[in-house]
Amino acid sequence: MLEVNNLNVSLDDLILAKDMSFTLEPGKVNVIIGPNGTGKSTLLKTLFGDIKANSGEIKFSDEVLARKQLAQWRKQFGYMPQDIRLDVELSVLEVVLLGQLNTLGFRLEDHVIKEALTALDKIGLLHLANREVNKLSGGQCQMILFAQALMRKPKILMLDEPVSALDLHFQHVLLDHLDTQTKEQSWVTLMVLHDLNLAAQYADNLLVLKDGKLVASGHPSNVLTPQLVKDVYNVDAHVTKDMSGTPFIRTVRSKTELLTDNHQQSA
Ligand SMILES: Nc1ncnc2c1ncn2[C@@H]1O[C@H](COP(=O)(O)OP(=O)(O)OP(=O)(O)O)[C@@H](O)[C@H]1O
Repeated sequence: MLEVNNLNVSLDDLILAKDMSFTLEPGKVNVIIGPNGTGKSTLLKTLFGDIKANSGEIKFSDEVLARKQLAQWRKQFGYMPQDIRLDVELSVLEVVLLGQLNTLGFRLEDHVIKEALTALDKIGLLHLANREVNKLSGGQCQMILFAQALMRKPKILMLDEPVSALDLHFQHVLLDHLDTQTKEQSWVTLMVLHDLNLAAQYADNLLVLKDGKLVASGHPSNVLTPQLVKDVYNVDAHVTKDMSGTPFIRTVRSKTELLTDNHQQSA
């Protein structure tokens, strides 16, 4: 279990985490949502030990994040950052293999290469194995970084907007795979998403951030209400539920709808 107690983080004059407390259980997909600039990436970086908290405690399996054992702490993580540029002269296979950098020896064992190829196969990108990564599209780079994060076999997997460059098909390939692996391997998974409907479909637990504060958390069917969408994003929305109880959020373009209505009336 990853536990955060009374976390406070500020950078320059900005308060990016204010007395934040939550726990993340293994085998659950946790999704952070919230407006731009509200501190989502900062929270991930703080959990990873990249940004130092002003106060508070971060614990995993009773071990507390301490600056002096940072390298050990980070070994437990797979971290897929927001920046997906891969400007290196390496093949796709080599980049995926880098996910196991901690364990790779001078000679590559056959089973490690096979594992990397299987990881690519599972996400439908085996045909790219020998391509140079600096010649790939943005979406292809994002999928390759995902395969790399999986190769680490993390205890805690953090993904910062992992589907931002993906088409509809690959959004679901990535998120379905992530969901299955999280449950099978009992990972603590924490990812940032902007798409509320994807968050509703895939989150076991939602964390809603606004202005550095955790303003709501829990199962999407309890958390995602029109009032929350209005309070957090200042956008009007209708929320319905499908047969399985998963919320569906339809935002309202009030000005556009008004203009269309007026146009129809005067036509
Ligand atoms: N190292 C830093 N020093 C100072 N300010 C920073 C630093 N890193 C981020 N910030 C600022 O902190 C705020 C929150 O940034 P962060 O990247 O955490 O937001 P976010 O919620 O992930 O946003 P987005 O949805 O746009 O990706 C922003 O105003 C950003 O400019």
